[in-house]
Formats: sequence, structure tokens, C-alpha cells
Amino acid sequence: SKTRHFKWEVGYIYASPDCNEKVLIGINGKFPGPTIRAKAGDTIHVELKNALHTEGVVIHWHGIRQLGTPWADGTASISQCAIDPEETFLYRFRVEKAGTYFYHGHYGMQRAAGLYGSLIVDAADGEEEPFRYDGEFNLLLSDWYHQSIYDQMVGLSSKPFRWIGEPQTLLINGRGQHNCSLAAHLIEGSGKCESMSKDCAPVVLRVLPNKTYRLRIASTTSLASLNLAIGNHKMVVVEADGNYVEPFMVGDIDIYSGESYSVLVTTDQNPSSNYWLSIGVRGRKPKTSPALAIVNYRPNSPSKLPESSPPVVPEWSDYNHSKSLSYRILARRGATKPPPQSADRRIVLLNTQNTVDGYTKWSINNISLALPPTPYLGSMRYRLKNAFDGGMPPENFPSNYDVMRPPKNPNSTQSSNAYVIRFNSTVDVILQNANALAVNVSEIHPWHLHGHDFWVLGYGDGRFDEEEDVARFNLKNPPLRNTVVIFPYGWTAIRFVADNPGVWAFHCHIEPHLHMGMGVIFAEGVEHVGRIPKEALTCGMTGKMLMDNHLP
Ligand SMILES: O=C1O[C@H]([C@@H](O)CO)C(O)=C1O
Repeated sequence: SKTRHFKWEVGYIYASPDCNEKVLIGINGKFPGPTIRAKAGDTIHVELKNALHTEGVVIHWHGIRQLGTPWADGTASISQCAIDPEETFLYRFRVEKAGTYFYHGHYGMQRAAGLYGSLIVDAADGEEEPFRYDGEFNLLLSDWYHQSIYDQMVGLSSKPFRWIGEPQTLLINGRGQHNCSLAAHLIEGSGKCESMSKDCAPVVLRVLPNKTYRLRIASTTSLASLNLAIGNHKMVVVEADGNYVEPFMVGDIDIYSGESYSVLVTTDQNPSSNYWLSIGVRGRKPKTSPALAIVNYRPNSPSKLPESSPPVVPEWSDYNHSKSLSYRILARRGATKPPPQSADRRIVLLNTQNTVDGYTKWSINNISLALPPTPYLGSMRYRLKNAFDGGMPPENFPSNYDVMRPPKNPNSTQSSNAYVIRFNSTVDVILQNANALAVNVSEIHPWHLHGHDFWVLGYGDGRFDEEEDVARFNLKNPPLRNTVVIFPYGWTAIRFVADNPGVWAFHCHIEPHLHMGMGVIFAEGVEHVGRIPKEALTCGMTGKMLMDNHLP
């Protein structure tokens, strides 16, 4: 295995991801950031210079477990201090498992400003993937807002609340078309898309007939849940979040923010035609047009218009369609199974929309997460007093809470308290969805766990039943993932083993929801954490201790 070195500068740049010029956060002058490609077992070194003029930055390596390097997880206030402007921070970590990953900003809402890119890990030398393909394409999916993230953040923390609304454009590899029809562009030359530069030109997948291609798909959307389909072609799902799944065939696939998949596509259709690949919005009433890419059968011209129209996106509210996909995702034969005995601890997390002093928030068991000025990893490792709110957050919610109705008392509180988990214990977490503030509204939330993969033991509708539902957990072939969705008014059960010393965020991957407090903190085995680089601790109480030479 190798060490792979990267030197990055994060800075504001002009770009036109959807044919409208904006200022966004790029890396080395590019949006999206450079793709990292490595082999399982490699060590990645990213020397990250913050060239933003007046704000800090961190980068999270989504899906990488950071075994033994919790200070490299890239979460501001959790694993490290935000890197100051003009400062450089060295991210050093191992990628142990082949798969499709990505990285992104994890400070404020910087991810939504375009701070993201792909991280692809190939099988180690001498190892083989359990499926074959002739070529591959990487599709990093995102959504795009014309309003700046500062405008968005101010709105979300204003009274009255100003919601960010639906995105203007969906992007594939950082490109989309706003207010200009791609089909018209292809037929009439530049006609309807006068400003279409190469920044926003559609992605073209150039394929040969009768081959099998691996599409790596990851979603780093701020808000949108997506559905991807290719006209006339089926897809075989083989990987989810860096874990192999038992292969199954689909006509379209839902992908939530924070998830990644690999699908195999065989180019077995009429080779004289090109085909549309389309992504559209699911789970929220869409106001955003689908984004299109072209599957170009060579030697056709890539500008030859596909004969059949783009695939139709399933109705946004057809949750049964989404559920049937989620329920089919199961571990590949031979995958690591969860510990079969019942968990050492079960934490039930009720997700509600709330108000704190009239500000709209999201809460977990009536606590809305407010991050502290000193990163937990440092304050816990060095046992600093009063660095964050004391006491354990609740393990459950009142038995008389009606998850089908808006909260009777919407008031909640903000806190920075954390769940401390016994090292090496097995934990079940039940994510319980509920009605939001408005009647008859319950939304999709994709939850992402840092520092771990977890087994998805089951899903259900309505309120989780501690007896019946536990008895039905899938302990035989549950898939390992790092992100899982909770459906409206439903619950999702996961299990993980707390064997990775560190402090880990577990949160809704919808950027505005996390910003509104929708997350919790898990700390495990912090006493086993090795020396934390001082550069990660330069703020808050650990910063003061560094100045006084009081840190080891
Ligand atoms: O957090 C959210 O706020 C809005 C809405 O509930 C209030 O405007 C919305 O759709 C969210 O997902």
C-alpha cells in the first residue's frame, strides 16, 4: 500500500454550475474538488490550505471510518477546530475498504456552497471486486441554490423563520442547466441555452455496445432526495456506501443525500441510438427540473438526440416505491454479520420539528444540537470541565407522544450534551420519525453516522414497538451502511459496535436540517484516542491550554 499526497487550497471561485455565474467554494480553483483515487489500505495525506478570506474550513471524508485517526474526521466543533484562513491542516488517514465515497465541507453550510468532491477506493492489489465490468463512470450528484449559503443561514436562524425552499437546479458532476432546455440545445445548437459554457454542458457517458459499465453514484445534495434512471436500461445494484450488497435489478434507484451506490449497466439496447440518464426529485414536492446526462453509444455523435424521451421520475410522494427499494438492499453473502445477541443498549431517537424561543429547529428527544466552541474530541480526551453541556441526553421519548400529530408542546431546548457509549459495546439506535410542525407533514431524513458502518436491522411504519419490532429485526443479512433514511411517520433500526475510539456525529444529512440542530453526538473509548495533533485543538479551551503549555 501507498501513501498518496495531495496539496489543496480551498477558496472562493467564480463558476457557472447551472449556466448562471456564482461565487462558490472550490478546491485548487476547481468545482467540484479533485477526485481522490486510491487503493484499499492506502494512506491519504491532504495538506489543506484555507484560502477563504474570512472564514474557517474543515473537510469530512464521508464513509471513511477513521480507525485510529478520529482527529481527521473533519467535523468542526467535534473532531477539530475549524482551520483558520491562511492556515494549513494535514489530514492523514487510511482508506481500508474499496468503495465509492466522497468528501465535503462540514462547517456551517459550506457543503451547500460547493465544497465537495469524489473519493474512490479501488480493491487492494491482488484483491478482486465480486463482480466484473468493462469500464466505469463516476456520477457525483448534488443540488444547487442561487441564494448564497450566508443568506440561507441567516434565514434559517431568523424570526420569523425563512426556509431555503427547493433548489434551483440539480447537478451531475457539478453541471446542470437552469432555465434552458437541454433537448432544445441539442436540437437547435445553442438556441435555448445561450450561456451554456463547458461549466454547465451536460455530462456525456461514452459507451460501447454490449459492454457492462459500473456507475458509481453518490449524492451530496443539500436537500433533495433523488431518483436516477436510464432510458431503456436496467441497473443491477452491487454496492451501497462502500459495502457490497446482494445484487438485484432495478429500473430506477432512489438516492438520498449522504448515500452512495454502484450499479452495473449493460449496453444491450439499440446501438444506433443514444439514451437519457435522468435524475429527479423525490420525497418533497418538486420545483426543480430533472437533470439529464447522455449515454452516448459510440460511434454515434454525442449530440445525436436520444430517440426516446427521458425516463419519467416516479411521483414524489410514492413512498411505497422508495420503501420497496430500501427493503431490497441486503448484505452480500459472506458479509460481516451483526452480533446476534440483543444489544447492550438501545437508544430511541425521536425526530421532531420544534421551536426554541420562537426560532424553528429540529430536535432529537426534544434537544436541538448546538455545537460547543471547543471540539468534543479535545475536551473529552483531556477531561476539560464545562466545555459542553453536562448530563446524558435522553434515551427515549415519552410513551404518550403521538408521532402522527404535530407536537402538542413544540418548545424544545438547545444543548451540546453527548451520548457517552461504553467502548466495544453493541448499540441499537431506533430513529423514530414524527409529524413536523404543520399538520399532515412528515419528511424524509437521511441519517449519517461518522466513524462507523452500521447494520440496518429494519424499517417500519408508525411508532416503533419495543417488543414486536425488535423480534422482527433482520440479523441474518442486514446491509452495512453509513447513511440510512427514515421514511415519513416511520422508524428505522440500526446496530453498530462502539469499537472506534473517538467522538462521532450522527445526524440528518440534509444541510439546513443539521444546521437547525438535527443531530446527536456519540463518544466512545475516548481514553484510547492517541495523541491528537495540536493543530486540531487551536480553539476554545484546548487553544487556551496550548497557549499555557498545558496539553501533553
Ligand atoms: O425544516 C424545514 O422547514 C420547512 C418547513 O417545515 C417550514 O417552512 C421545510 O420544508 C423543512 O424541511
